[in-house]
Amino acid sequence: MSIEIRNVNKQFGDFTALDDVSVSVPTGKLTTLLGPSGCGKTTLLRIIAGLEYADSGHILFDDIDVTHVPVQKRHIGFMFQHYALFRHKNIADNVAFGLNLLPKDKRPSKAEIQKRVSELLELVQLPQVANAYPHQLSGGQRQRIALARALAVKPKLLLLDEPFGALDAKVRKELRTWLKNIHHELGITSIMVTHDQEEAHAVSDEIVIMNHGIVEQVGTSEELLTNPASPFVSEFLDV
Ligand SMILES: Nc1ncnc2c1ncn2[C@@H]1O[C@H](COP(=O)(O)OP(=O)(O)OP(=O)(O)O)[C@@H](O)[C@H]1O
Repeated sequence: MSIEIRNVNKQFGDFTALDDVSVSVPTGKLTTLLGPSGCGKTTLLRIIAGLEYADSGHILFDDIDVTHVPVQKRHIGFMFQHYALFRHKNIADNVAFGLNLLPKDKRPSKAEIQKRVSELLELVQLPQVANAYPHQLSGGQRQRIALARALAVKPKLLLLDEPFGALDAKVRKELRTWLKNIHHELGITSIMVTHDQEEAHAVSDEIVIMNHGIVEQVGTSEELLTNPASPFVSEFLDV
């Protein structure tokens, strides 16, 4: 699914969080929003999700205007740093959460849900933990389960907000390679927020550099590093 962000503006009181932001996110790619703290990355991601609404401008999914469509109807998978696993549910029930929430006519049978959970646990390379509880897993394993949960409802768009933010540097590095591989295998259009440049360069097909609510430049890691479009980009990327 392609995503088009057209002339999006967002104010919080007198503060301009997004100033006429336009970005195209190509189908099947992993696009990263990168920029210093407070530049508007999370606000933009939340507007794409439908968790927040723009003051003006449009969001299009596959050329369909979803600007006013609520989050539940956008068919998005979420992997957010602060959207933790449910502590009192076992791993299988955590992964099945979105499926169990579906309206009756769309919900798979119990057996189908069980099968899907097994497939997802295989995909994230944790087939043995179905009956465990979140506290029995490491931080990195929990984030892999969070991705399985996000993928359960077969989303057409995956949104990741600092997905590895709470992990130590070594695990972060392992998981970014893992994420890149899974993304290539599945080819789901994905948008990730990070302030970690190394992470952005390592996993992204495209990077959107933001600063004070505006988009400074969009390009591949190589394009940005070899041809920074503004003094901000060259200073920010240190090139
Ligand atoms: N609900 C809100 N009410 C008031 N101000 C807000 C609100 N949400 C965000 N802001 C402000 O908008 C600006 C952009 O916030 P946003 O979270 O989008 O930045 P960010 O680039 O994701 O930063 P970080 O990397 O620190 O998370 C910040 O200055 C923030 O304080």
